[in-house]
Amino acid sequence: MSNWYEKINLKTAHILEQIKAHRFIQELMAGTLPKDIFYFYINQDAIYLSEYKKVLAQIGIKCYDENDTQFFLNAATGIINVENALHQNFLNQEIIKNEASITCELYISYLSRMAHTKSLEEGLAAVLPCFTIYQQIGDYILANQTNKNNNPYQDWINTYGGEAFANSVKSAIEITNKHTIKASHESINNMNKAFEKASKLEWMFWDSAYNKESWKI
Ligand SMILES: Cc1ncc(C[n+]2csc(CCO)c2C)c(N)n1
Repeated sequence: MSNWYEKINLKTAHILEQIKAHRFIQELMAGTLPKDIFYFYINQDAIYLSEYKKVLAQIGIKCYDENDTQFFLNAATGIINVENALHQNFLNQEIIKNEASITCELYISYLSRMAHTKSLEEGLAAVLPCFTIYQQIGDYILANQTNKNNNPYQDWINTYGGEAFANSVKSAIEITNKHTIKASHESINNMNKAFEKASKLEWMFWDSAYNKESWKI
């Protein structure tokens, strides 16, 4: 019998396929993604990460098992190191924007609402695609790229394609699966919806970067 994650991963496979096929990912893999688009993405991602770490900390606080709390608080503080590395990179890059794009705002607001106003199970399901999709995209690129020695985005690719990251994703999946064992049918339904919505928001995040999304007014 398959577990909750296996089922929802299968049910949302079409979203992952569309992310893999997206021009952002295809061009990132080929190394041809325009630099301005990549920097737009990194800039928005820095804004996303600064909020996402607070969301993970909130999920950690809500956990009953102290190992689960430790996992999410570690993941949250781990993001601070990533953020600092991103900012180092930015110091000699063009202008840094402090304003979240529409999609970035939508995604972080959604996750924050899920973590603060919904059950722990729903919160876990909402934050999980951030882990699983990046791992699947990292692995997909590593398995299909032919330019590992001269791709300008290789550092980014290696961050999410490696084994260390895979272990962290495995723990996030196990913790979430564990919380589905005693969950009601309604709660599972809500978890499915949250996972699916966050997966769609992951697609939208790449797409909004590719189009350098701007506020309409
Ligand atoms: C929009 C967006 N979604 C997911 C990630 C990947 N990610 C960010 S924090 C974290 C967990 C701790 O490593 C993971 C997997 C990203 N960078 N940007």
